[in-house]
This record gives sequence, C-alpha cells and structure tokens, in this order.
Amino acid sequence: MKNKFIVCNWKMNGNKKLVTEFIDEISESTRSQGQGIPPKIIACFPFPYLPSLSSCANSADFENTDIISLGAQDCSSEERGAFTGDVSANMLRDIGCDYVILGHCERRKYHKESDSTILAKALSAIKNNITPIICIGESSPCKFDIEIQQQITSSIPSDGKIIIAYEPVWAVGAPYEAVSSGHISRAISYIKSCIHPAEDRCLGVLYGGAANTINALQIMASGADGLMLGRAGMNAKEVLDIAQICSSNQKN
Ligand SMILES: O=C(CO)COP(=O)(O)O
Repeated sequence: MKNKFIVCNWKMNGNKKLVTEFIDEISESTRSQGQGIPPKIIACFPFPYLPSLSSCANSADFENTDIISLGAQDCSSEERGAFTGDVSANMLRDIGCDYVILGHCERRKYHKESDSTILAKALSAIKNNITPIICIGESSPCKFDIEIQQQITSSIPSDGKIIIAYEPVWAVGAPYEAVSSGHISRAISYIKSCIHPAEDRCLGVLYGGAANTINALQIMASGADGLMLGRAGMNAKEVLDIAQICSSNQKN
C-alpha cells in the first residue's frame, strides 16, 4: 500500500516562533501515537525556517523523522552560479530537504513560471535526490481538458520519482465549499490514467485547494493519495486531525 502524504505549504507566512511551536506540537503528538499507518507530513516552510526542522531532525529528541519531512517551496533549475536570490536543489539537499514544491499556481502567476521552467527545476531536484511535488491545475473548471493535458505533457519529467499535486487554481484560497468531490474524483482519476499509476515512480497524486478537516475525508475518498494544505497546514492541531482522517481512510 502506498504512503499517504500531507504537504503543509506555509507560503510566505509564519515566523521562527510559529515554526518551532508547529514542529514541537507535531513531533510530540506523533511520538505518543499508537498503531496505524500515519501519513507522511511534509513541512514546507519559507526558506529561512527550513533549517529549524533539519536541526530538530538531527537532534536526539526528534524521533519521528519518518513521519515529518522537510520540503521547500521552490528551487532553481541551475546548480550554482550568479543567480542572485535563487536557491539550488543541491543546497536544499545539503540541509536535509527531501521534497520541493514546484509549479505552484502562485509561482506560475507572480513569477511567470512556464511549464518548461518547472520541468527544468524538477529535473534538477531529481538529479539531487529530492522528490519534486509538481503542481498542476486548471484556471477555471471548464478549462480542465485543455490545460491539464498540456501541463502534464510539458512540466512532468518522464523519469525519476515524483509526486503530483492537483490544485485547481480556482479552489486555492477559496472557501472550502468551493470543492466538489465529483470534480476531484474525475480529475484525480484522469491524472492517474495519464501518469500510468502502475509506475512506482509516481509516489502519489495529491489534492490541494481549500482542503481542511471538514472536507478531508470526502477528498481522500475521491481517490487522492494525500492533501496539500495552505491555510489548514499552518495549524498543527488541524494537520494532526487531518493526518488521523487520512490514516483511517487508508485502513478502509
Ligand atoms: O495553495 C494551497 C496549497 O498549496 C492551498 O491553499 P489553501 O488550502 O489555503 O486553499
């Protein structure tokens, strides 16, 4: 059975205190948890706070590195050099990052990232042994057929381990009622049929966009292999509740 994932995308939010409290609360609770198949929680803090988790993960009192992993929110496609402000995948690997979110709709919008840029970044991540979490999603529900196919063809590498996050642009930041399980279920099964789910290299197709404790069970029942959380992902209690929902879904 495949691992389920909960990706906490903090975007450009938080501070040192909130990051430390989040890590403490998650590690404390997962340490005292009993049996079950807990999903992997991937904490994607802003760049300056990534070392907080890597230093905890290296310390003796942080025993659950299998449960919580470190992810970044972007990386460069370049290895090194005169690229002011950029961070390379090999730097992320150096501080213990195992995952990187690529092609989030906010990067596509505000940084004008194209599918080919995202593909180049994904190849660099894979080369540096970091699993890219590649975001795809249509700009409006009626554009699914045209835009998703194009994004799959042009931004997803044909080799190497990947996670895909289906994040319809219209659902990101929306009220949770915006999400229809029928739409998610059709989208996830279409994406899985394009990616050849039998291939072990695709670790999962996640869903992101207004997911929270209220709709998590319904979304997981729509065939998602996990959730990518924005607002809900900054609240440790909510993340733990959603983790519980994912593991109960996994048992069924
Ligand atoms: O962008 C998202 C996760 O990457 C989703 O954000 P919200 O969960 O806040 O809608």
